[in-house]
Amino acid sequence: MKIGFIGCGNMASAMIGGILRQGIFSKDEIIVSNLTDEGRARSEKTLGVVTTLNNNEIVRSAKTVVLAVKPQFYEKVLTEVHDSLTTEHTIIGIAPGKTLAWLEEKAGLPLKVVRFMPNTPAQVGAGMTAVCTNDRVSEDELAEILKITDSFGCTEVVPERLMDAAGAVGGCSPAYVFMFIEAMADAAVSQGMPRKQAYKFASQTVLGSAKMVLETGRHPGDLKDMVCSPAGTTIEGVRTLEKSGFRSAVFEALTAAAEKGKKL
Ligand SMILES: NC(=O)C1=CN([C@@H]2O[C@H](COP(=O)(O)OP(=O)(O)OC[C@H]3O[C@@H](n4cnc5c(N)ncnc54)[C@H](OP(=O)(O)O)[C@@H]3O)[C@@H](O)[C@H]2O)C=CC1
Ligand SMILES: O=C(O)[C@@H]1CCC=N1
Repeated sequence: MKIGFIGCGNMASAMIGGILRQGIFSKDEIIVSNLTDEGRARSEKTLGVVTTLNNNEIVRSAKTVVLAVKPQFYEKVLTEVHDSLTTEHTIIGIAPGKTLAWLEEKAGLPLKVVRFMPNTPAQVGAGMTAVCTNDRVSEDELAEILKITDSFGCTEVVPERLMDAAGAVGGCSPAYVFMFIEAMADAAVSQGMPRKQAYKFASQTVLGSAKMVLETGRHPGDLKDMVCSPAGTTIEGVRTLEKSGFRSAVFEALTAAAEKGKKL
């Protein structure tokens, strides 16, 4: 086995989809665990990887282990697998708030520790993942780890102090963008557009706008001004959004998410 996932739900499945699509590891090189028989059956059916309900089997089978359970179960899982861990293992935490120092302390061994902050667009190979490591991870080992995150989208190596910010602007923000898309589509529907068509317009417009930021290198405000014709329609919407505190609402939402990550 090349990699094991303790927990195989939304996030692990999205990452594994990218790993398999890019051929980083084959299905028989990936082992995952679930808590329930139903979850295990789902993992087997949807991913075709090796599955188990035994977390120690994950650690005994793979030297790279991703902790893909919810944060509140991290301590229980690390306690459960403590005796199977060795200093040859690399553990990868993907939960907000579970720091490198905390992970090493709970693992109880001086081993290689990595943190990912991925997001669900990894499922379609368009993820944005923040990565940080403890100082036991060599440059060559980091290069191998980045092949994993690059397989499901873009990666940025950041200092650990930015992981809560990355959690907000990367990990959490797909939810906020989905809310934006939903609201855009509702407005189009209110103007008479069929809902399915409204979702297509809203989703492609968000995708295209994001591509313009990423590929033109122009400031988002400059790109916004390009759309706002004098005395036109767009600027009326800008006025309404500013009046409704749109930017402040987004700012406060991401700040709340980042601050919650610091408390987990
Ligand atoms: N969802 C997201 O967008 C992101 C999530 N994350 C982080 O990823 C982690 C997982 O989140 P997510 O995938 O959304 O959660 P899910 O609830 O979708 O998946 C959790 C998985 O953990 C399994 N599980 C629970 N307890 C155990 C256990 N004791 N042993 C083995 N497996 C267990 C569950 O099994 P079963 O299937 O049987 O119930 C399930 O497969 C969290 O720490 C989250 O903070 C990080 C970035 C983004
Ligand atoms: O909501 C959460 O806690 C997880 C981490 C980032 C996205 N989802």
